[in-house]
Amino acid sequence: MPLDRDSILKTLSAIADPSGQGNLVSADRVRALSVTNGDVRFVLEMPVELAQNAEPTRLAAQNAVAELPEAGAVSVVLTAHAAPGEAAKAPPPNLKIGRHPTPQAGPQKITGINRIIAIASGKGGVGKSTVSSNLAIALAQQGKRVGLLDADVYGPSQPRMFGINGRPGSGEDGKTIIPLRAHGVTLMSIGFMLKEDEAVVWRGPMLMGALQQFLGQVAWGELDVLLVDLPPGTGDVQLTLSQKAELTGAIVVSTPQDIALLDARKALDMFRKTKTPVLGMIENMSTFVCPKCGEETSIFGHGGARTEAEKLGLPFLGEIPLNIDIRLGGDGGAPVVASRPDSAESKTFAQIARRLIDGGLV
Ligand SMILES: Nc1ncnc2c1ncn2[C@@H]1O[C@H](COP(=O)(O)OP(=O)(O)OP(=O)(O)O)[C@@H](O)[C@H]1O
Repeated sequence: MPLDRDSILKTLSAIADPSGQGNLVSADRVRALSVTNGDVRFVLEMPVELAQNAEPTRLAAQNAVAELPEAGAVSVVLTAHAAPGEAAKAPPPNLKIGRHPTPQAGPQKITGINRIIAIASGKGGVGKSTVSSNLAIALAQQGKRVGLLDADVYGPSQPRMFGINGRPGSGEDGKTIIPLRAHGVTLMSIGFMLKEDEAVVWRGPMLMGALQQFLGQVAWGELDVLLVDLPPGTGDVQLTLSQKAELTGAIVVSTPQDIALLDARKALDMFRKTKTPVLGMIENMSTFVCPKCGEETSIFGHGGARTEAEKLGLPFLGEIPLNIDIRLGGDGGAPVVASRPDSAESKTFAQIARRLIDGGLV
């Protein structure tokens, strides 16, 4: 039998589910299965109470797939959810997302959340969501209690990046939104409230209302840091966030080429105007190391963000390479930091997380 999705699922259907009922496939535990040139990755998604003791099951699944003919590297990641199953059964929060904002005196601290850091970019597609998800997981791996708010209302990508398609539940009051959890991160995204492929066409006030609800009505719990993945550019959401919440600061992600840096400058200017401290810049898609010959190529140039940061007297937090595992991980539901924590690219994210912790910013 060739190594493909079906043969892998057939193998996994022979492994008992830790609930004691059925197998991994019949219990619907397998997520984000990808097969590339024989390399196999997938996520096993379990409710928290099962995930705690599911390491032997994860190992059994990994070994069984690795034994299939033609199998290359096999990576299986276990994620524990604050019961998406339960959340799906619970009534949805009784609130209209995108209502008009309620008046508020000024930026407020959110109970239980120590710090709020916005992740921004001047331009779309530079990898802001990729950086946000991997950085959130890297901070969690280093012992921090981390939340991630996907405030990219126009193109929420964190549900895909974290491999979650559950729906948040509501608290007993019918107002509180119970966030989801994956890879050690507490997660909320407008994407959880929309149907797939549903576009958001909200005007300014509705966007502001939605953001205010996400900040105020989500039961984030006690967090060392909440990362906010902003939409690209300099619009209403950015402005609202700085008006509604006491931000610790912002991190600007840019690719190295001039045109991206030009836009990054606009984002930096916006933060200056809203008096939000810029904690530093990250250069994404910095260099490409050929996996076959090891040669390093600077596809979009290299070092532009570092130079820009130095020019503006801002900390430069690190550079992330352009790497196929980063793309496959993010687009496949298990960011590289979770699926290949020992890889060189995961270490670059871990270093940035360490730098933020050592600098007392998280
Ligand atoms: N360092 C990287 N190496 C390889 N692929 C990457 C890297 N960073 C991001 N990507 C890929 O580039 C695409 C865009 O990334 P991402 O969605 O994170 O960007 P964004 O800036 O958040 O975009 P948007 O403007 O839609 O919010 C995705 O397919 C992602 O997997």
